[in-house]
Amino acid sequence: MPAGRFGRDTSAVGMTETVGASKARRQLQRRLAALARVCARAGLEPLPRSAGARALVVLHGGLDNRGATHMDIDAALRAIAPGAALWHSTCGLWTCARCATPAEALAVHDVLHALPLSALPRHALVVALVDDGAVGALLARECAAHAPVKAARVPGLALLEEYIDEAEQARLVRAIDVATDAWEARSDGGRCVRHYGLRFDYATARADTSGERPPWPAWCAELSARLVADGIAPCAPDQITVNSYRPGEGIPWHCDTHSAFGRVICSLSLLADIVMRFRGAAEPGEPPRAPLAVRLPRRSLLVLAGDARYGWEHSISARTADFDPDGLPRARKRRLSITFRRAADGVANGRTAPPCACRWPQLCDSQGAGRQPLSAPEPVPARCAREPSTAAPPPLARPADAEAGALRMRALRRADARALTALAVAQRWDSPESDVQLALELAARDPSGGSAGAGLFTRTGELVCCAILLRLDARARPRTSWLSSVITDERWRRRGLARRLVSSLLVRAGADAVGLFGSSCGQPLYTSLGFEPLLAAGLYELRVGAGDAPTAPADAPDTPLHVGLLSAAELRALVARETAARAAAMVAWFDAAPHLACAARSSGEPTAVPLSFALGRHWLDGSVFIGPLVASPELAEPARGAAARVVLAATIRTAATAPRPDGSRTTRVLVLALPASQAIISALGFVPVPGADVQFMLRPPPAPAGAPSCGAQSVGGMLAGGHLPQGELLAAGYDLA
Ligand SMILES: O=C(O)CCC(=O)C(=O)O
Ligand SMILES: [Fe+2]
Repeated sequence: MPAGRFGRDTSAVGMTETVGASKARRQLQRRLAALARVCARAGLEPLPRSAGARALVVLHGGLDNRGATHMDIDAALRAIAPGAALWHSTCGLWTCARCATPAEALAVHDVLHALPLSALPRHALVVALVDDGAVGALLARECAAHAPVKAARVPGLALLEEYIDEAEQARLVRAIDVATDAWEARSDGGRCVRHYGLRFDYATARADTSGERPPWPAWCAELSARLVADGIAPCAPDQITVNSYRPGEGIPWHCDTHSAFGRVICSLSLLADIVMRFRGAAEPGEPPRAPLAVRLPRRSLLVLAGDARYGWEHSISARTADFDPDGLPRARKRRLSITFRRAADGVANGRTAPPCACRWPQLCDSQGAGRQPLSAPEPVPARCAREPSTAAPPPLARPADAEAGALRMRALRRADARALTALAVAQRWDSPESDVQLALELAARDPSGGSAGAGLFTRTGELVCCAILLRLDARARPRTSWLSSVITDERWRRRGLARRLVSSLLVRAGADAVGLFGSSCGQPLYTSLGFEPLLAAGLYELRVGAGDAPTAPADAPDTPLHVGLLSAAELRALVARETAARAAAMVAWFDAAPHLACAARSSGEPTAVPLSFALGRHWLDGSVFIGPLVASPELAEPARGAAARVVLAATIRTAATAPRPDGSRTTRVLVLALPASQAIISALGFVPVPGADVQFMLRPPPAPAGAPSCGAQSVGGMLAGGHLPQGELLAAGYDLA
């Protein structure tokens, strides 16, 4: 099959504009050749655009090995072709899609071809249109070859199918569904949880043995007794967690805390099958082991003991379908699971267990392993950081200088999320709680290793000063980092602590340009460290309730704009067209937190490039923060302002009417407005938040010897000001945009 056919097609869809550099072009050529080989082996001939094909092959190259998942591919495909039948090859390298119409297949091809997924930045997808009949024959062959289900082997794992019958399941589901005790929504995977017996404390991933016990209904007592009578559990469980998952929800990788729970953990699956993934502990410095998938049928009991309990992690990916070993998708349905644990020996009345000496220190909390992701970003009670306090502030005891000398600096870890949040809240920090959690999470996830958080701790372990550096994109030139979450405890100010932390992070940033939003009190410090003020921005707020969200603005543009929500795949496609630094930052930012995204287009076609778009993020204090807000440079005034207003109003409406991830209502919308957008924002009823003015500041990268310095203005233009390839940025994201 001639490679030229791919070549002709790619130029026709304008891929060169996306990929750009010649190195990337060569890489893409190699990927095209690989796709040609895959097609040749599978007996598929790539067809020209005019052939009217409904089927496609997408080469993505070993998803799970490279950090992306089938869900990323599914999301990208389904955003464009919602009804497409998808089939993932068993080798995991490519996916077939059969679309409803040839037009849909062409749209998938044109949007996804040469598009780098955020999780596969160096491996742009390559797509070929192929014959529908040939795909059918291929699938029949592959399914026949992989018919026997391959059981994954995890030592210590047992799966007892049909542990309960249909009638018992129905009774349990009814007892759980009629109970009036509140469900707790989890931010780490989206499911809801309820606890019985001992309370499960997500901050420590342990049982709370000191506090009040939630109830212990009859079904808990009956099932616990049965596990002992059947010889499955050595002692009766005393901590039961019910997890309720809707399609699309999961549980992150974790190993149930070693020191807190006993040596057997069981989980009963109700209502629907699920695929649970297991991976053995990796040696320090090694990448995570490849996961094994185990289907847990409804009414089955999963029993984890030995290696499976202590030396393997498990997770359920947050997606809407699972794939059989033969690659066929099975849509998920609501599933309940009941996890049975027993507090470890010696754990009682607030006492913790003696240290454990297992063979898996990487997964063992008592041997220093970090907190498991189950307890990652923890919601804090809703509060507004700016709400004036009626109580008189307690007098501040200023610690002695000697104590300042004894402060210990160390890298921040996920396990510090609580302490970080507590510091931000106590200092009524400008940026509400979720920002510091998000920054910490993004730093922890950065595969380049260029991001880091640093903290100063007292001898008793109290965090008194913190700062987080995030590398926006290792490939951007100049390479750029963002400094966020610089907070100092009031009692410890004016001792140079922030300077110590920021200076050490700047050393780490090396030759990166570094941007930040500096509050008025922080500006002198940043100026002395080489940052230059570039642009003034103000925080604006609008109080909203479900009934009073703004309707379409009065001066709607002449041509009606179609406003709609952006899917995750569309969002990625959009940000992939942005400058590299911003694209990477925005994808990471919006992937890591619940968000809403609206776009306005001139036609109702979801694939039409938006004329304006706005992204909003839920903050934990009940606010939605909107930013960035971008309008196309192709529009002249007043159409440009109108497009921005339309999309902003739609985003506010969505924020005001749609329930938040925890089911509550948004009470306030915030925008960090750059000068260009202040008129638009005021016209929608926003008012400035007093005292919340910040400067966008930038420290240009140090110039190499003999070379002229790269001006702060030009780097700043790329990062936050002025014109971006996708449009003019009118309101910035607080942290990263
Ligand atoms: O949903 C499940 O089956 C597993 C839940 C789980 O791993 C846990 O609660 O620790
Ligand atoms: Fe678990």
